[in-house]
Amino acid sequence: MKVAVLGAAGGIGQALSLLLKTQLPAGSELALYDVAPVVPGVAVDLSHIPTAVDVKGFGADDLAAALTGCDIVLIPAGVPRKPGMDRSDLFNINAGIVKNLIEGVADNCPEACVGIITNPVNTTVAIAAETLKAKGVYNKNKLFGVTTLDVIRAEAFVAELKGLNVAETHVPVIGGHSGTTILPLLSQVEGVTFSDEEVASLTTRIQNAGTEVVEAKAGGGSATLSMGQAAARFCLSLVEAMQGGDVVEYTYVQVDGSEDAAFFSHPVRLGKNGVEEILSYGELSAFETQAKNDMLEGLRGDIQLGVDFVNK
Ligand SMILES: NC(=O)c1ccc[n+]([C@@H]2O[C@H](COP(=O)([O-])OP(=O)(O)OC[C@H]3O[C@@H](n4cnc5c(N)ncnc54)[C@H](O)[C@@H]3O)[C@@H](O)[C@H]2O)c1
Ligand SMILES: O=C(O)C[C@H](O)C(=O)O
Repeated sequence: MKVAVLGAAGGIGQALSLLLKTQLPAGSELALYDVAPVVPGVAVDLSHIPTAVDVKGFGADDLAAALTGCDIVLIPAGVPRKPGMDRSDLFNINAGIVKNLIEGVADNCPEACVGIITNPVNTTVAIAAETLKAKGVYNKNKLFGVTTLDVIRAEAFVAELKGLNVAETHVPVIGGHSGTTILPLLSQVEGVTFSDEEVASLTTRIQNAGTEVVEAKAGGGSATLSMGQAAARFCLSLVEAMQGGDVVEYTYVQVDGSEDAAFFSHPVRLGKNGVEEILSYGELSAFETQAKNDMLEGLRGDIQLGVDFVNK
């Protein structure tokens, strides 16, 4: 198994690479790519951890070498938010970064599963899809927007509020990855009930959790450590599925024939070739139905922005 992290010298990239160095199966290769000159040092640093995962660093001119032979590519390259910004404010810089890196994927490892972390995810996943289509190598089953952070946050906040064992707390989160497009399905959390006030305040907290971190970091960036954990969970689930395991994760994928949007986070059964089956997100409460209907137009607009960026 070869996994590449593009943007590996950044806040997410370093946390994620550490977790993968210690948790990927023995015999795996980890390729760390970044335009920042520190990236070979990050790889040397990690290589001193005694696990059977081979780590190599790749600088700005070595994207092809980093990607050749990859099974999974994770992309946290790009700029993060500062207080007062929306994720959509990152579009101008990050859209081009994602497009360039995905062209590298198309040229060097078109069969790889790709997890997009770079914001605005609602849009950058569409950019990746259109870029792969333009290169003639798009496989909708192998492109994922990583929305696992919304899931782990929802699990943490619900368990904290209700005094639950967080290891056994599961909270579905569907939709996209910004503001009201993030839709936790609290009505489906097993073994617990919420008052209307709790549903409203928890939903808002989960939707604004990224901003909570951005403000707490006071100009020093956005979530990196929790995102590293979330991306590692997603990657390790994908690895398990590619090795024959039965794994379901919530992730932002292309959903054909959906009345929601062209890309939408669903529960997805992962398999050897990426998406094995997109599962239904089930029955929604009246509150969730209203919240979904209210956010669809915005999400569709975010997706169209990505489509237009590549096909302009
Ligand atoms: N999907 C999510 O849930 C989620 C969560 C947190 C952050 N993010 C997003 O992830 C991105 C990265 O966040 P961060 O905190 O790690 O930022 P960061 O600034 O700490 O790191 C970004 C890294 O990307 C590198 N980079 C820039 N352009 C590149 C290119 N063309 N090729 C390779 N590397 C390049 C930079 O050199 C830097 O090392 C941001 O867009 C942020 O909004 C997404
Ligand atoms: O909020 C951000 O800008 C980063 C990320 O999308 C998050 O949810 O933490």
